[in-house]
Amino acid sequence: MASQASSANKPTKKPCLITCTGKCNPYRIGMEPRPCLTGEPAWRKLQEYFNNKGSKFHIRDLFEKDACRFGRLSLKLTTPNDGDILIDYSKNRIDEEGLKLFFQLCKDRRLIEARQCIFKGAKMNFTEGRQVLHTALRNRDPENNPILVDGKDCLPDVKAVLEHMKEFSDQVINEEWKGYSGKPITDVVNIGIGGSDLGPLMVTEALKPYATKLKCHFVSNVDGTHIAEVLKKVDPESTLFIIASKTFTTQETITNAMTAKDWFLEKAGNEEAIKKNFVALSTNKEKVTEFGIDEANMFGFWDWVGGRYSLWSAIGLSICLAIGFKNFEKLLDGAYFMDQHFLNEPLEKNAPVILACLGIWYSNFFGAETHALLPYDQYLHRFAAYFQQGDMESNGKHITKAGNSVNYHTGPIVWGEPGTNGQHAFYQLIHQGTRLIPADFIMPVRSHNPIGNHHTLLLSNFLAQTEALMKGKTEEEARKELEAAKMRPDDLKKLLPHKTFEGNRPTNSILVRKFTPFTLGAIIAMYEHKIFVQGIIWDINSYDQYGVELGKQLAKVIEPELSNDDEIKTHDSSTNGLISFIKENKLKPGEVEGK
Ligand SMILES: O=P(O)(O)OC[C@H]1O[C@H](O)[C@H](O)[C@@H](O)[C@@H]1O
Repeated sequence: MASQASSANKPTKKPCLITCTGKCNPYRIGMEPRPCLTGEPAWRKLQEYFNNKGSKFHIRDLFEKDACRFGRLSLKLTTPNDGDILIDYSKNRIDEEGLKLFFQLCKDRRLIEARQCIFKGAKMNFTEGRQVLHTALRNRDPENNPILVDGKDCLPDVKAVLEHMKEFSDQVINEEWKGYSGKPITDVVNIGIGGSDLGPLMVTEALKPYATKLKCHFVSNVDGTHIAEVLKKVDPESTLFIIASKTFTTQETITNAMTAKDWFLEKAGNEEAIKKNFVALSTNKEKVTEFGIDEANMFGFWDWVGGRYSLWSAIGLSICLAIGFKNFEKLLDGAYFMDQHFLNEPLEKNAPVILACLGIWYSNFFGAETHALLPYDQYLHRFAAYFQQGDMESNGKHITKAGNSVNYHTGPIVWGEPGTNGQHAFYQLIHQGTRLIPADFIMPVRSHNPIGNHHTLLLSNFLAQTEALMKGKTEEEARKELEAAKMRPDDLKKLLPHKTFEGNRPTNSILVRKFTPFTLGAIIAMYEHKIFVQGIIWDINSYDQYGVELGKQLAKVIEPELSNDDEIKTHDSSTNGLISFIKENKLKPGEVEGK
């Protein structure tokens, strides 16, 4: 096994390949327009390799031919205190020849330079003219690694916000921070959506074993039901509302925040009380103060933090409150550990690079449409939902950096549920359906709840599934089983095709000793970098999200149309018809609804 010991505290210093001032032109440093991806010599070689070899592989045969396959196609990353992280990518339809072609492709796409650039502050988000510096938020070696934003090191500002988060979360947890009536805080309600919700929600769920005594609630949906149900559970005197919004203009969040404020003021009486029970996480000071939140209670961040990469920023305040600041710092340490791994390890031993290449292998050569994330850990039940935004909002693009339409597929559909629930729901299709669904199985060796033999059962299921998906069951094996069960030959003949499994379903197995703040931070960062690598190869901007805009714009037009009595004829006949139906059926003024 390719084992390598990296230390979060002592990153390997490698000479910087490029000098980057933070004003890099993405077209020039590591990002200049490449020939179209499918015209790259390495891509053509990959296509040839696919036609002649790759498409014909059965993973079972690859293992039969090579007893050391696992040893060579797996990585062990040794963390300072939290055990090893194992990434087993041997159960894939590829051999070292194919991987080598991929590493050449990465080099040709100037990934090595691009990875330096992003860490140093190049404006990788070139459509918005922004740097992409979520890695700066977890830089644990700030003295030696200044990162320039507009010519100024941004790390002291990052540190100042972290100190504010520490001070505040300590005070709330230690009951020194009181609500407006003098009662300590018992409940925290995070109001945000997208990146201002999914990350904190996923992490607070994943790290529940580290929970403080504060109860954390999350409100995201503009459906009034979401906030109504949360408000039923909390008391205004002892509830802290966190309004989390990078822009502080997101309709859903501001609507929910206004509802929370009205509900709160009904009990609290005066606006002064807001100072004690509302804080804001945002880049928009003006809007925060306009809303009525004291500037002193605002935790800032910057436009160089993308929403879906923001859990490491002030947006992580709910995480600090939920698990304590020390544990939040460990989450950052874990991410930093993975950052150093990604930045310094050669492509051949680089977990995010390898996972990215494998994803492209299946998306672009085998035509896989989706990628499943299957955590065998109940605490990680929001992991796939989190990376749905992380991956699909980042790489759901079809225009290259030079402004052309791609002639290949980009980001896959990401989905998943925790094991073993998925096994009893959708695994049938993965095993015997017509589609190829590459999957990552994510598993802790140790459980936070070692009750009876639960965890051994969970582990055996994880192992059995990845083995079964890979091996399948040949006709001969199925026949033997049916014969042993004394099935009549006629019945056997009929049943045999149904009992045969082709196998050859690719999986990665990602194991940690235990899900701690550190290992979770490392795994999240690993997927973030995987997304970056794929964006570089596909030649797209992984850091804007213009696609989200159109629906928002149209909703603004439709909202007033729903509130008047006019017949609406301005849309297509379907939208007009739907609006008419809603108007006919909505509650009329003065009408009272029964249950
Ligand atoms: O944090 P906010 O500014 O409220 O934005 C919340 C979300 O809004 C949009 O949906 C964006 O596409 C997301 O990337 C963002 O996370």
